[in-house]
Amino acid sequence: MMPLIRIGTRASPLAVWQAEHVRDALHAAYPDVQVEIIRMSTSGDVLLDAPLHSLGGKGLFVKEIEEALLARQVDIAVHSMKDVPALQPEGLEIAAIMAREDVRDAFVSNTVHHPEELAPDARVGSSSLRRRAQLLQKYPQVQVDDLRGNVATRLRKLDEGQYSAIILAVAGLKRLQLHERITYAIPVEQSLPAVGQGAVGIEIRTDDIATRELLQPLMDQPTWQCVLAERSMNRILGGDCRLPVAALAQWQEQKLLLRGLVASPDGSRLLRAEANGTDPVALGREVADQLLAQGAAAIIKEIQT
Ligand SMILES: NCc1[nH]cc(CCC(=O)O)c1CC(=O)O
Repeated sequence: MMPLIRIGTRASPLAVWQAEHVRDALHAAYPDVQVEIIRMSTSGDVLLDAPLHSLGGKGLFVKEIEEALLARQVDIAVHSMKDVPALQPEGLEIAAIMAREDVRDAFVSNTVHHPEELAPDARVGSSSLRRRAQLLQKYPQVQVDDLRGNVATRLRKLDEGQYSAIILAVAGLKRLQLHERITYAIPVEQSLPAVGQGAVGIEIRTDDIATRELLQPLMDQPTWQCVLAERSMNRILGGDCRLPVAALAQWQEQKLLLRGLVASPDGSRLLRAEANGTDPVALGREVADQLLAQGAAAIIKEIQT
């Protein structure tokens, strides 16, 4: 007899797509498994007006789902790894990460083809300090304004003419079949993605050995090692998604290349480091140490205070 697996997820269309992706993969691995998707709203979904980085506490988009997991109301929680804080609460862990989607950020506009065509005072919508800093570093003349809401809401605000362009993740647009909205996929050299961007992770209770075992067919080892390297770097920097910290690990032949970045929100200071190796945790530490040696701690402290 296969157990019933209850999946906890945010209720946004992107989150539900991800939960259904996990459900479909479970069905493919275990034709008899029963899966139920339980949608929940999180404080990140409710507090839509405040800029994300100003809201206290990490893990705004995962907290309520983690509480449901700890309370045994659900068996697994499905998250965008980008939204998952560097450390899990006591008793929970990420048990599997699925194969990664396109990691890049997308420039989306109805009026220009490329960021370099933006008029001097053009408004670009993004609430991510990481995206803002990297855009401003190259195009200091533009104005980056806050933009919250789920993917459809952000696109609507663009279409209403509130912004000349907005920046979203390519992964989210592809998953929602909105890839035709991507004006320009920004190369990672120009917009280094968020830690974990494009990867879907599955969280369980640490003591739930049966579910951890059950999830193994969904695990993509190469992605797991990449995200582990990125998260190890981020953990040392004390980073969470509110900080202008970026990281991307990619396999090159038999080695991982990890690139990291810490920026001031206005893009005036932008620190970069990279290293390659085979041990994800050691690599994360190496790149974090390089960034700290360049003064990353001072930039991070300025933002946190
Ligand atoms: N913070 C919201 C969020 N979390 C994950 C994604 C995109 C999908 C992904 O990175 O896996 C998005 C939307 C966006 O940044 O455009």
